[in-house]
Amino acid sequence: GSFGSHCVPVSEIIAVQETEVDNIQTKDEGKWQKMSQKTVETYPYAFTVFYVERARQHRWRCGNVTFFCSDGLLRQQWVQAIKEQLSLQTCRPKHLLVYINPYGGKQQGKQIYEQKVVQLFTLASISTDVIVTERANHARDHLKTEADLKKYDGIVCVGGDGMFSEVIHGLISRTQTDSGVDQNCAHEKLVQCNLRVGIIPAGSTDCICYATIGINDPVTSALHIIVGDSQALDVCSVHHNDTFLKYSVSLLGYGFYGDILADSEKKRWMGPARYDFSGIKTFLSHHYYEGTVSFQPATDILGNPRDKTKCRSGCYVCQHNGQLFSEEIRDESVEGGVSENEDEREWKVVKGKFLAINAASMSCACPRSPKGLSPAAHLADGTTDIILVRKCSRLNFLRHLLRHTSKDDQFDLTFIEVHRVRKFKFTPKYCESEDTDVKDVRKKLFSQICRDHPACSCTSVNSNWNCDGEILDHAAVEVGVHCQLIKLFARGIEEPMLYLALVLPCKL
Ligand SMILES: CCCCCCCCCCCCC/C=C/[C@@H](O)[C@H](COP(=O)(O)O)NC(=O)CCCCC
Ligand SMILES: Nc1ncnc2c1ncn2[C@@H]1O[C@H](COP(=O)(O)OP(=O)(O)O)[C@@H](O)[C@H]1O
Ligand SMILES: [Ca+2]
Repeated sequence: GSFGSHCVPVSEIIAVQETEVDNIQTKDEGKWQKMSQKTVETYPYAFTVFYVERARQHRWRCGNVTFFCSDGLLRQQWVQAIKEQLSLQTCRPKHLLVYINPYGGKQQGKQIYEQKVVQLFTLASISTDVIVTERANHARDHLKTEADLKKYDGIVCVGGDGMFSEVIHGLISRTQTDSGVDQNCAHEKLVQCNLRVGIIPAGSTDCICYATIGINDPVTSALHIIVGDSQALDVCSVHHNDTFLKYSVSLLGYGFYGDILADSEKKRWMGPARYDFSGIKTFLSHHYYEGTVSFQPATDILGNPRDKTKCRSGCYVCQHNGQLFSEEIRDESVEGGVSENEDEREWKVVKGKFLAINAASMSCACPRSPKGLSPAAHLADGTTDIILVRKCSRLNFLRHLLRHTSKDDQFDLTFIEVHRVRKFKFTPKYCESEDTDVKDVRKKLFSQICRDHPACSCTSVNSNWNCDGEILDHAAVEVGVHCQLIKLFARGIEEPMLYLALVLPCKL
């Protein structure tokens, strides 16, 4: 057989198992062969170590290496020693609650989980309670009221951003209810959730998985869960007149992305391709929306949306700003605290006609745009990046969109503004009235605007918000970032390993 050296940190060992030597095949000069009878007789005791192997583009695979011993006791000692080391890895989950969305993406959630994840969890001795959802909001409601969360070391969702959204809504609501915090109060500090959430990607965009791990690959995600990774994540809360609407961790988009979503929901049968179809249609319709965006720029922190450096595993900017944020909260709760009160900070106001208003709380990298909507956004710095796309020609808007897929800076255009903020508000020009149903208001406003512009063919004066792929039914919103409210089984995107080969001059 072939021999080689393997160096694997204990934190990346998945499991160790005793192995039957008779069944082992070794690779020799590229061909798989049974071990020779002589080797089997000399080394009859073997054990296999399964470990994380890094492949291209942030992909992880389960590699294995088998060791042979001549002595049964020696093998037992090795296996025992490795198992002991593994039991010291206390961050690893032992029991998980799994929700599968059989309906998202290409409707392959169940198959993906069964064919790619189950055997890895079994190998790593992780036990699971699995729930295949039967309707939208099944997972959210189960987590909110029923699930016995004390039993679990984490939650796993198999699906897209919408499924992840359901899970965190259930988890955050449950945590606030248990601590007596009212989610309807926009200014209340929310209580952090302890259970980590893992995402097995099986949706249409899978941006939350892609932007926190570096790829949307079920095996890679399963391995990050097994080794017990942890990545804090900011969560935006969205309110409308002191009523809680939703949480968002990736994109809150009004105008372009809101319209794509509303159109694409009618074409779910197309699977993930619905976004391309609705994308082209929305691009061609070229609607703009009028309103006012007000925001509090985050000026006291490290980082800027135009930075060349990005949020990566162990990000210093997130650590620094996260620390700053928790100190400010502490100061404000002390009477006569030193820091200026949040609401006294300066608000900026931008009024205009917008093709899109996007708030990206993370880069929003996904297979369609590997650098994302805001390439320098941070996962856990307590801010969101507001990107304002003012009314411009179709050609200019296309230039902006195309730059999401190239090296060019999508913000370096005259009709684009980008701001890093902690809070923002949007007020549409044509206001929604409170006591009427939203649809009535739309009808009323439609007739009003069409009286003003008889030639216009618009379907509505207001767009809707795309909140991590779910539609919000109000245009006027108030948004605040909750720094590091939840944790994922992820570690942020890893920098490529840098190997320095030092060639020293030597005399033999
Ligand atoms: C002409 C070339 C244009 C290329 C432009 C590409 C720009 C793409 C940026 C995509 C940002 C996506 C932000 C992610 C949002 C998701 O949370 C959401 C829901 O995901 P899921 O539940 O997994 O389906 N996805 C979307 O809203 C789809 C946006 C579609 C963009 C074409
Ligand atoms: N069993 C189910 N039947 C129908 N809808 C479901 C079910 N389980 C979850 N959902 C909903 O499916 C929608 C899409 O799920 P998601 O995971 O985001 O997939 P996609 O990426 O394709 O949009 C979400 O709104 C979610 O709430
Ligand atoms: Ca952020």
